[in-house]
Amino acid sequence: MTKTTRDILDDVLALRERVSTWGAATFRHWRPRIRRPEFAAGALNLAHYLAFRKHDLRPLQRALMPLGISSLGRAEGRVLASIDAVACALSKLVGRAPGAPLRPPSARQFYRGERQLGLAAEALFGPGVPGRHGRILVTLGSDAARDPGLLRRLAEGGADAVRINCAHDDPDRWMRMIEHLRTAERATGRRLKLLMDLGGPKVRTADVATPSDRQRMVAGDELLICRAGALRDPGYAFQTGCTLPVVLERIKIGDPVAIDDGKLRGRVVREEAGNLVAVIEQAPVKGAKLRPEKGLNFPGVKLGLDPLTAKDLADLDIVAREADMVGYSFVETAQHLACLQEELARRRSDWRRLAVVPKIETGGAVANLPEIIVQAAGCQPLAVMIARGDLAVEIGFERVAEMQEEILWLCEAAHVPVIWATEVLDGLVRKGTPSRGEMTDAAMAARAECIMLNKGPNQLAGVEALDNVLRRMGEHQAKKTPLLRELRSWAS
Ligand SMILES: Nc1ncnc2c1ncn2[C@@H]1O[C@H](COP(=O)(O)OP(=O)(O)OP(=O)(O)O)[C@@H](O)[C@H]1O
Ligand SMILES: CC(=O)C(=O)O
Repeated sequence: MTKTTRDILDDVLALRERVSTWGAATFRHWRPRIRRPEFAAGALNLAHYLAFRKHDLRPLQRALMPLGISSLGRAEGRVLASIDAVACALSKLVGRAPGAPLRPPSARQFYRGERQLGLAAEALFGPGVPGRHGRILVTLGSDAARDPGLLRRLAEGGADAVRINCAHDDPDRWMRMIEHLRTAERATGRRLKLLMDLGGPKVRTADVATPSDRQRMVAGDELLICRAGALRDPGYAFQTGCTLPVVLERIKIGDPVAIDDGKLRGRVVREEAGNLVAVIEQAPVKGAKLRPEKGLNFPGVKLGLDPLTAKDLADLDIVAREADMVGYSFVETAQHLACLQEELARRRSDWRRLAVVPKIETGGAVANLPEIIVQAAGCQPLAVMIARGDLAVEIGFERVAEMQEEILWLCEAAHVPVIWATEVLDGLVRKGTPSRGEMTDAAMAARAECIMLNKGPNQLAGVEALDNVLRRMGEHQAKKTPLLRELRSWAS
């Protein structure tokens, strides 16, 4: 039966009631953790958004569209204001007074979340460059410690911020990178924000052993995973140490294993003298090299690791002193975030001024994202990183596109900036030529406030291409909203 406009109005009013009541209850629960007044509106809107998305809204959306009224598809940053605007327009259509507490929102109220998100992005990543909305964050490789001019070239090419991944290199090199960063800032007159990423409890390959005549592993190969530095079993051609050997006690026969961002995938088939034997089930057609320092994931397995390793705690002494933003790898819960905050507080009385960047790279972190956001932004400036490298391995490559959308929506609701990370223009940065698909991915990345490039010999080309794509896409898209500038592509 087709609904009348009055029925649709009643549905919208019922939705408003649910969103406002449930949202208020969630917000009350969060309130004690919200110590930054500037996050209060974002937290309340996030609470409303969670209530808003508890139901299938598709029938209501389809009913609204033919009436020429917003179908609520871009309500992320302003949930109640969007519903109120729709309810007021419907009331006018049916000739009914909207009734308290309904008021059509002013343009200022309607766009308040958007303004707050813009201010948060500026505080985190700097003012940006004219004509481009998204910021560019570049991961520094070891060459940035050796080559004093590299940072200047990256800054001149359009980089807004840089990332030091504390999982690699060492404090001496990081300090040289930072020295070069400051020199580049003086030379260009631009302040470049610094993100330092704690390695976190990421399990990695340590030393590896491969046969002298074959480095690549293929499906069917067996891999011995043992304690770091314990490669000596002559019975296995392929062997790797494991940087966090405690996992060897926690993995069970049958558990999945993925190596080097999922290039090799297999399953643990037996245990031998405290070590694990895995069989590779999926590998690239030509195989994949077994290399040290690569990720060793056990997707979906609860490893129960401490959220901050001894190395993280040592690195944090430098990170808390030098960085503008602290990246937190493999964070999974609000409690993990609170642990990091305690450690920061031990090192700096003004730690709340430091920004924190939880890296969302496991299913657990996705599930707990609202609580992680509240714990983090309740105390300090926050950006959320969609760390697609590990996220894809942990939740499955097929779910990444959907999940990055959901993370973007949730963060927009909280007025929190997002960093779109990993494999952005990967072919261009590593090999010098982009694929068509990665250019489209870079264009999609324009919906995040900041886009990260990984290490590679052609980073400058990556920065320049990204700068170009982001400028173009900024004319067509703002977050979820298509922007209809005049089209110039066709002869008419
Ligand atoms: N100093 C290094 N030595 C060896 N491998 C490195 C080093 N630095 C980076 N890598 C590898 O280069 C690739 C890109 O590194 P980058 O820090 O940009 O990305 P990442 O995905 O955050 O790295 P990781 O997952 O290893 O922390 C990764 O595969 C990383 O393991
Ligand atoms: C950036 C990162 O750590 C990842 O994508 O996994």
